[in-house]
Amino acid sequence: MPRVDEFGLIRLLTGGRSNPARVEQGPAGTGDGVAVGIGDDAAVLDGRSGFQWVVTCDTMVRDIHFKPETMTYEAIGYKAMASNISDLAAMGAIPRFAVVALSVPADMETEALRELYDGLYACANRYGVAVVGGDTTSCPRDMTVSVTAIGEVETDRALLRSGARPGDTVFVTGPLGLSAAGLHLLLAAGRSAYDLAGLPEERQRLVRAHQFPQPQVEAGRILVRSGLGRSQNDVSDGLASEAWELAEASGCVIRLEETLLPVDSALSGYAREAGLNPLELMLYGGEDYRLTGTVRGEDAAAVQALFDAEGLEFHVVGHVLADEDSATPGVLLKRRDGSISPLQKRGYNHFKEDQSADA
Ligand SMILES: Nc1ncnc2c1ncn2[C@@H]1O[C@H](COP(=O)(O)OP(=O)(O)O)[C@@H](O)[C@H]1O
Ligand SMILES: Cc1ncc(C[n+]2csc(CCOP(=O)(O)OP(=O)(O)O)c2C)c(N)n1
Ligand SMILES: [Mg+2]
Ligand SMILES: [Mg+2]
Ligand SMILES: [Mg+2]
Repeated sequence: MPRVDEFGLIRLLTGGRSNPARVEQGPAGTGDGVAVGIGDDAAVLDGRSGFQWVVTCDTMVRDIHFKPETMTYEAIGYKAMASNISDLAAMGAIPRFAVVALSVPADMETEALRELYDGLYACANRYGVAVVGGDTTSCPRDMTVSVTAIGEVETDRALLRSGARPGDTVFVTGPLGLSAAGLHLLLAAGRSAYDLAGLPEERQRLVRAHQFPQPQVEAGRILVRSGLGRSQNDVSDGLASEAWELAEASGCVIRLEETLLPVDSALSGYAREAGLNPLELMLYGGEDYRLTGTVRGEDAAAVQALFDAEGLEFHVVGHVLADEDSATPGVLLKRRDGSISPLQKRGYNHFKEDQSADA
């Protein structure tokens, strides 16, 4: 039971926080853009001329997005913020502000909520996001946390799902499948999310990928600033699902190549031991919060150099087929043996029965 009332709880969770450090300062005098923050009926935010707002919302629900054995409270808070920042990164936006809606059962400990907020603010501060408000309610059973994030992007420069064209190169900004493997490890081993010290480093990396994903804001900004990004999506439901969204929004056919997918040694090691198919985890696992998208084929080397210069990952994983091969939008996979087959439109889907990555 929270031992303070609603208003006490809000003060407890948000008071005394140092937040945020801006990532990219605007023109002289824009400050952090918060004219009115927490404490009034709504926040008042300054807009910058030459920019458009980018707004997104994602929710986390017990047993769907986390279980006590898979996530600490700190991790739940961190990931709730990170999944939203990832959607801003997918648009090529600069994250700026967030509001947080929390519904808490009466028997939930205040200390757990404080840990959740520690994680939430840790992620917000890391990406320069000011938490400017929210809402707090009681609820009959399981806690939910919902974040609405606001970013900004130079006018008409947002990276859309619909911008892929024939001849484009398809990229991902890092290895995939680690989060799904981390989830499998936590569920299968019955390993408590609170007791990881004994795990080998590679296993800890899988668990960290699941609990503390790192949204790829800098990657999105490189693609906007250079003007070389053509289309983009973030990988929340799995690469196959996100590639399908790009293909359908753009009206094109994407061909991914198995041998080009970046494979992390922690993933292949765990998959081997646990009897899982690493390709299934990479394509259908989800919650990677890496970016996938396209650039013009002739720009791929230049983009690679820009990413290399920043020490960021950029992996070519396929291309968009020529117009004459694109009657119906879709995604193909060229397998290791050279065969090419349609890739199932499968991934995490809230209202479908079978969600297992290794099905
Ligand atoms: N309840 C809702 N009301 C209005 N729009 C929604 C709702 N749920 C999702 N959307 C919109 O549908 C689109 C797809 O949502 P989603 O698949 O959750 O995207 P993502 O995977 O990037 O989070 C987004 O534009 C999102 O804003
Ligand atoms: C206990 C547990 N079971 C399964 C999963 C896997 N999982 C839950 S939601 C999800 C997809 C991403 O969440 P969603 O709400 O669809 O985010 P969005 O696509 O809107 O960003 C995945 C892979 C998990 N994280 N925890
Ligand atoms: Mg969503
Ligand atoms: Mg998204
Ligand atoms: Mg989803």
